[in-house]
Amino acid sequence: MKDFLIAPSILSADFARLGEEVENVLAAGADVVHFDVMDNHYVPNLTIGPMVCKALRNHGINAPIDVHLMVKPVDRLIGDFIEAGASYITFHPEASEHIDRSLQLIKSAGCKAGLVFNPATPLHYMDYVMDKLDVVLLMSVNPGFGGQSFIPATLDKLREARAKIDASGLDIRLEIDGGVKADNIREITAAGADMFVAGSAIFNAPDYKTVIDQMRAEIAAAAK
Ligand SMILES: O=C(CO)[C@H](O)[C@H](O)COP(=O)(O)O
Ligand SMILES: [Fe+2]
Repeated sequence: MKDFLIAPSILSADFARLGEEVENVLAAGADVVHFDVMDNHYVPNLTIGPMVCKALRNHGINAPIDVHLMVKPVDRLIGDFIEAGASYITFHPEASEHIDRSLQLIKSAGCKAGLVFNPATPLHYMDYVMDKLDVVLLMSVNPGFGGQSFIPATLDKLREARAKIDASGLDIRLEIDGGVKADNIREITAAGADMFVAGSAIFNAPDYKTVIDQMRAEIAAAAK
C-alpha cells in the first residue's frame, strides 16, 4: 500500500506544554508535525515563528516538521526556518512576489518545498513549477484558524490536483489541511490526498492514539 502521512497541526495543541504535546502526538503514531505560521497580515491571526521550531528541535523532536507559512512577504522567513530545522516549507503563491524564486530558496537548502492553495485559489499556479514541488497543499478551510468545517468543494479540487500530479509523473505529495476528521478522511483519501493535516480533531480528543488509529483505519479502507 502507498504510504500516507498524518500531520497533526500544533495550532490546537496546548502551547504552554508544546514540547510534551508534540512528543505525545508522535508517540501516538503521528508521522509529521504540522507547524502553522501566521503573521496577522496575510491571515488575521498571529502564531509562532522560527524560534519555536528551533526550540522543538532542541527539545529532541526528530520527526519531520512541516512549516505552513501564512505570511507575506514569504522569502524573508525561509532562511530562518531552514536554520531552525524545518523539513518541509510551504507557502501561498499569492503571498510571494516570485513563486519560482521562493521555491528555489527552499530547495537550495535541501528542504522540501510546496505551494498552498486556498479554497478559491486556482491550481494553475503550480503549472510551470511542478519540477520544484515536493508537496501540493490544498486548504479545505480559509486559512487563519483551527476548528473550522471542511469545505466540500475541496473534494473535486483534490481530484483535479491528483490528476495533474499523476499526469506529471513526478513524486509530489497531495496534502489536505482544514476540518479533517476521522469521519471524513475516507472520502478525502478516495479523492486523492496522501498527507493529512488535522489539528482540532486530534488535539481536542481525550486520547490522541485512538483518533490517529481511527484515521489510519479509514485511510486504509479508502486505499483498498
Ligand atoms: O492551516 C491551518 C489553518 O489556517 C491549520 O493547519 C488547520 O486549520 C488545522 O486545524 P483543523 O484541523 O482544526 O481545521
Ligand atoms: Fe496549516
